[in-house]
Amino acid sequence: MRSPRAFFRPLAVGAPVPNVDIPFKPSRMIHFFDPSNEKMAAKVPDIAKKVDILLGNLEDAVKTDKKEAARQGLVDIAKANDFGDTQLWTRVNSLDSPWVLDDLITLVSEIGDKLDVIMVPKVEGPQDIHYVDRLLAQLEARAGLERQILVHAILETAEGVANVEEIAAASPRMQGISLGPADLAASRRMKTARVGGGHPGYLVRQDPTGDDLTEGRAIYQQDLWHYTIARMVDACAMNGILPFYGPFGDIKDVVACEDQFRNAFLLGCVGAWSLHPVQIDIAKKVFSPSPEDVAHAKRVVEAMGDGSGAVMIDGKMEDDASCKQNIVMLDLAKALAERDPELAAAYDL
Ligand SMILES: CC(C)(COP(=O)(O)OP(=O)(O)OC[C@H]1O[C@@H](n2cnc3c(N)ncnc32)[C@H](O)[C@@H]1OP(=O)(O)O)[C@@H](O)C(=O)NCCC(=O)NCCSC(=O)C[C@H](O)C(=O)O
Ligand SMILES: [Mg+2]
Repeated sequence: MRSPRAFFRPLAVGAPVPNVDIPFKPSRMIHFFDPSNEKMAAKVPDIAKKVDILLGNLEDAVKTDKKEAARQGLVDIAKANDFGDTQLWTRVNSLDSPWVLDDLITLVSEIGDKLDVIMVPKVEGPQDIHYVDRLLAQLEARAGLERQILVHAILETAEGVANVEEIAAASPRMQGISLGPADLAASRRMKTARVGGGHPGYLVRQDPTGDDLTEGRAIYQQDLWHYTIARMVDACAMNGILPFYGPFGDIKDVVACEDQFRNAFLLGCVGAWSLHPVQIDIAKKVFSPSPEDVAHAKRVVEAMGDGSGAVMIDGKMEDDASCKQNIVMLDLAKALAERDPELAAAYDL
């Protein structure tokens, strides 16, 4: 670990100075596209207007013989477009792959001024972040960048989960962490072959009411990802960085996708990945607080004044702690409303 005094020093001469705080920007969906896929790439300028984050994916889901084309495709798209407020991210190949070095060198040199965040897959511990951190500092210095590119880790190995707190604290460059349920399931040897979401076999069953063990017993499906998401959220919150749910692979099951996203939202995540255009609006809906919750939050915060004491609102006790919960809701609503006039009107902010 670096000493507290050295933590915010640039890691290369001439590299940008790290931010002390990670700026919160609307981040309800990280929209994945394959820059080597011409049909998808053609949709990017329009999709950029609808999403908070656009991510050019270079890793899994890009065919091996398209890796270079995907990298170059992202460079071309970034150079040809101004995405305005929409953040531009990339997911580079894993650190043990033959492509990642060229991914980082090319992207930082060619479009470093346009890239907000680099997502690093299969992060196993702080050593992976330290490697990327130093290399990015050198590349930023060489490219003459004035703003630091941030790093986002995917939590998708058992070792990564065991080290999540150290990963979150590894560098001032850390912007956030996403759950990668597919690789994580494989790494843990879980017996689900789904990309995120629940499994009908992971359940608890109501006690029997008589001698018949098979009749009349309700079953309740459980959440396979609860433990990992909760742990990831704590690691992120204690380090001032942002937690995200990752992919939901059953594209046609828009109902279960919404449920999975909402579980993550309620637990503290700020957004999720959208793999297909149909998931963009789901994420937008789920990760924007409802107008009713915002109206309630305003009432509580106004009634609580300086936050001390206790009041009754609609039969419920509100105090300092519940006031803080409502401030979280209100702050998110304000940040989203600044970017989204429809939400600003719905929230009356
Ligand atoms: C999942 C898909 C392969 C589906 O694509 P397709 O079969 O083409 O679907 P549709 O026919 O319904 O598509 C309709 C049109 O929309 C375009 N499209 C599809 N997806 C996107 C997109 N993400 N961005 C932009 N445009 C998109 C299609 O080209 C169609 O266009 P047209 O024919 O002109 O009407 C596909 O959606 C896809 O590949 N999505 C991304 C997958 C991906 O990125 N996977 C990696 C992330 S998940 C992961 O890595 C696991 C994680 O790491 C973990 O471990 O958990
Ligand atoms: Mg993965």
